[in-house]
Amino acid sequence: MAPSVLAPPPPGSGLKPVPGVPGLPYLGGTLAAMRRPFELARERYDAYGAVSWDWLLGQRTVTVQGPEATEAVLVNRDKAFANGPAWSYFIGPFFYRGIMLLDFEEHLHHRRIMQQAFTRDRLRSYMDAMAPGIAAGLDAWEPGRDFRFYDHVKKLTLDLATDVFMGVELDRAEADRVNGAFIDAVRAGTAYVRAPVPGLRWHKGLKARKELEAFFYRHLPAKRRDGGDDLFAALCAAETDDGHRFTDEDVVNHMIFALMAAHDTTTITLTTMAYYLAKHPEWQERLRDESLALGKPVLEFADLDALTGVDMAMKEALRLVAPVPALPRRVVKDTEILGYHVPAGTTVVVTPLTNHHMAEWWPDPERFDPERFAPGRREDKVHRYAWHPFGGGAHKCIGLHFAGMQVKSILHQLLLKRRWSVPGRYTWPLDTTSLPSPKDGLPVRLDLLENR
Ligand code: HEM
Repeated sequence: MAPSVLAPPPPGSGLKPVPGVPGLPYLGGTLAAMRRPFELARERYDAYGAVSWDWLLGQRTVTVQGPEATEAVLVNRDKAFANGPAWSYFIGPFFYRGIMLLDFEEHLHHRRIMQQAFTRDRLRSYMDAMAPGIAAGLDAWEPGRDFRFYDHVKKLTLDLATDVFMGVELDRAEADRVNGAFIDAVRAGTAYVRAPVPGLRWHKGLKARKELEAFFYRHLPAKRRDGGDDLFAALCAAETDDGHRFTDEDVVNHMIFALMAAHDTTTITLTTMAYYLAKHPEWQERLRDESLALGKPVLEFADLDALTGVDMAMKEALRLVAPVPALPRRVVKDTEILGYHVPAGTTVVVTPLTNHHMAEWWPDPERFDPERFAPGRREDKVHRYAWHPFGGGAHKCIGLHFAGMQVKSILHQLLLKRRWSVPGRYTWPLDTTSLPSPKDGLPVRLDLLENR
């Protein structure tokens, strides 16, 4: 198909038009982007460079590639790129007024308050609170030959969320109901039929949102009154130095959003680590030795920096499979990216998943090589935005330290309790049509660890 430009730049502006191959209206490159994102990204970059356009999910979409273009969009100096209208298209009805969907002044206002729920002291108490749940969850992992790692870790992180995020005593039936509603709300974002047809995903998502709201509103008065070590209590209590606090409605919206933001992302990170540590048993042993050397069954806040191998392996997993594969933005006023004219109304997408595989910035990018993050090498330092699994700029993940804490706490206990492996020729079938996950649930052989 012939190349075409997105829009002619204003005369005399000196800007270039964004090139691309739009493909079929509405659909464009959507299917290819979902099914073979890495190959497509490479082809586009080779043909058009860092900034190109096509139709994606019914919208004229500019995809930016590489650290320079990524930085321009995420840093957003000109305030030309908005989150709300872009993300709302996918998850708006279910994650209504979550902080990631707010913009500019209003976003900053909420972010300042929310920051109070992620201070060092708060993080320390979340970490202490999650340790017993991790131990109980992992002890229930039965050794066997067809242990679906992804499915089990997803359940574990969801159960932990009930403890550490909500801090509400629930019987099993109620916990399952809340978790089920939450799963429906998340799934709805990837519905093909984007209308409330009873029985289909979108409809279930709307119903789930109502249930989650009712749940949090029911528990809110007690949280405000009694406080606690959980995120729910922290959001209720959060207050800036100049006295700004969240309303009840804000707390409920932010809780529902934070659950979503934390759950799949941490699950994917742990699953990717498990996959590569099974493929590279020498690394699994190295991390196990590190955990054994610590001499503690449970990781404590002060130990976080001690597990340097786990830290490098986590960074490498986040590089190889960025849990949030694409970050959409809506252009709210005419702007430019690296000298290309991008008119208001365009959708722009930053692509952590594929950027992290660009050979221009990452030597031997498909290789699992945690040492690339070792002090002597630090390949991520080649550019501030070469490695950006947590995004950047005003919306940079507020939970990134929380995520590190949770992933390391789980992995430390897991390394001490279990060993896992996959057959030498196994390659996981990674599904990239939504958030990345293994189509087969990552079947591993799970063994109890003999005492050493
Ligand atoms: C490895 C795990 C995680 C990854 C890879 C990740 C990734 C991201 C990314 C890429 C963004 C930016 C989205 C954008 O710019 O459009 C983001 C935002 C956010 N994340 Fe995370 N996240 C993780 C874990 C968590 C956890 C554990 C929490 C909560 C405890 C959390 C809470 C949030 C929130 C509230 C935002 C919105 C921030 C804002 O808009 O100001 N995330 N995350």
